Amino acid sequence: MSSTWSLPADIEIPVRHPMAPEPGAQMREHWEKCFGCGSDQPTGLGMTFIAGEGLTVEAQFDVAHRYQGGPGVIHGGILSTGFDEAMGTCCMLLANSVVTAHLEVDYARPIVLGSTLKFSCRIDGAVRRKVYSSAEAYVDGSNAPVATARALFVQIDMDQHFKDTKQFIDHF
Ligand SMILES: CCCCCCCC(=O)SCCNC(=O)CCNC(=O)[C@H](O)C(C)(C)COP(=O)(O)OP(=O)(O)OC[C@H]1O[C@@H](n2cnc3c(N)ncnc32)[C@H](O)[C@@H]1OP(=O)(O)O
Repeated sequence: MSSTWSLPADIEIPVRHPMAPEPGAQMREHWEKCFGCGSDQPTGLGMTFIAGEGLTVEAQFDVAHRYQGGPGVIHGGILSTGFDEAMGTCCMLLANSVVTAHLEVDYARPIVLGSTLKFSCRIDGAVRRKVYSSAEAYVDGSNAPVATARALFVQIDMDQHFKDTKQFIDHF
């Protein structure tokens, strides 16, 4: 796997929010209609998340047959979505609202339908509103990652960011 991704020189390690879930605790969905995590999104991934130590999160979902890309294997965009959701949820350890500004994925191995895909995510640091994250994905029985990812999330003001799409919001 290869990447030209590099972290900025002025990066700082942010502080985990004191109200963040304890290590080992389940983290909540960020929105019930979300394709990645929402419990009110029947076609979604239904991802689940466990807070780790420090600025880390473990996440997973089952690779259902409807996520097929090539014969018998996951669609690459679905894997990318899994990374996006898992790393975005990791940023919730800072108790700020974020959106994805940049996401890159290296796909190392095909992922067979029926697998449970697991993600190990971390916050690498922050600069102003920018939060940098990286992650690896694994399937059961494999110690080597099947894919890796790096992403930049940017903290937003929710009211401002969603001001033109408020009609879709029941509640947050
Ligand atoms: C909540 C947890 C779970 C979430 C999981 C799912 C997350 C998602 O999928 S979100 C949906 C997909 N993402 C989006 O729709 C975002 C669309 N983009 C935007 O709205 C805007 O471009 C946004 C908010 C990212 C940045 O805009 P804005 O608020 O005006 O800030 P802006 O000043 O442009 O950028 C802030 C900083 O980020 C940097 N930045 C912004 N975009 C990028 C980029 N693509 N690459 C590198 N740097 C970037 C800027 O250079 C700036 O850096 P600095 O502080 O050094 O000047």
